[in-house]
Amino acid sequence: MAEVLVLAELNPAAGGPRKSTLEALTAARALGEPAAVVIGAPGTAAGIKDTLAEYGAAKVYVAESDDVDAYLVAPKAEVLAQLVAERSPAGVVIPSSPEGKEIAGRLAIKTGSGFLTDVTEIAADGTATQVAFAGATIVHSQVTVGTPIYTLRGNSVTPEPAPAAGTEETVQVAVSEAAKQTRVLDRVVEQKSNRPELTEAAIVVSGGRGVASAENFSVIEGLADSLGGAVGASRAAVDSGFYPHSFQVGQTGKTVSPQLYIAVGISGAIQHRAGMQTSKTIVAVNKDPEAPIFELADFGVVGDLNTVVPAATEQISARK
Ligand SMILES: Cc1cc2nc3c(=O)[nH]c(=O)nc-3n(C[C@H](O)[C@H](O)[C@H](O)COP(=O)(O)OP(=O)(O)OC[C@H]3O[C@@H](n4cnc5c(N)ncnc54)[C@H](O)[C@@H]3O)c2cc1C
Repeated sequence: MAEVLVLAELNPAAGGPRKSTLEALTAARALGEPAAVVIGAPGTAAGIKDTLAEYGAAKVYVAESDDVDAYLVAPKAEVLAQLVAERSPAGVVIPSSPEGKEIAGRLAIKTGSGFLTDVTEIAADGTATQVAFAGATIVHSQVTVGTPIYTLRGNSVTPEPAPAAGTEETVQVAVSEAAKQTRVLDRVVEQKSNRPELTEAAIVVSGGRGVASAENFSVIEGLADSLGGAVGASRAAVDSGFYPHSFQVGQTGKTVSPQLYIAVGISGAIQHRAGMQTSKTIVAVNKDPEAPIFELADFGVVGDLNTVVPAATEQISARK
């Protein structure tokens, strides 16, 4: 069976592969036999190899060197290009993070290949599914030149274990001078709450302009915490200073696709929908029965969020 390279993304805080990597290994299985590629400082692969094998990596290519760790993005694209030339894989699957998309773009140039971003599914014949135009159109595309390169949108595939050999193979890393133009000077681990990461969370509770103030976002946080979910916000809410911009969901914010998305005091503008409409179940709380979000919602509550949300939080907490 043809090999499919899957770039592993690491979670330094948790010391393992990101969920996005397990999703990419799962999606890659449709195309061929996944081979994970770990690129990082010496010692990176040791702690994650077993998990990669558990999720289907027949092989684990280990490209460890201080050089790949010391320079931004370009060395990773070089290592992948080297592997593509040596192994002629059926495809390359990379998580759709900002870094992943940049690596994919560089890899496409280096290998003269076509690439498809933010795909939600890959079929056995290489056809990829993408959601375009703020979610209004589903596109099916195939790469016709070179080795197909895909970046996989987070949460579009459920990671499924499929134990494989995970045979380790060392890759000799020779980073060119051209790839050493942006040196990493420092890494600062972002202080995070105990809540799950927004794009990876199974439950997201988002607040909009209807929340009315930064202080009142505690109502949203309370519901999210009672459900073990992440907090999101509409652009109107972040532009009003109610919540930080990094939590914005939508066309110009983050794309989420959780099992459950609760939109509170959010009208449901097309640009907001673009970032959440592939959520499996959508619940809306809005005092306006005509709010467009209700067209999308599986379950809607018409009412004042200041009454509905604390009551829901109380009931959920009582039942835990
Ligand atoms: C190029 C471009 C990109 C954009 N990108 C994004 C994006 O990434 N994400 C995004 O979200 N938006 C984006 N927008 C903005 C988008 O068009 C909307 O303006 C925005 O989503 C509205 O946010 P909102 O629903 O919170 O506010 P509003 O549209 O003002 O809706 C507030 C809702 O709260 C309800 N409400 C008020 N008080 C209460 C209460 N007490 N209880 C219950 N309900 C209440 C109201 O009935 C109303 O439906 C973008 C716009 C443009 C032009």
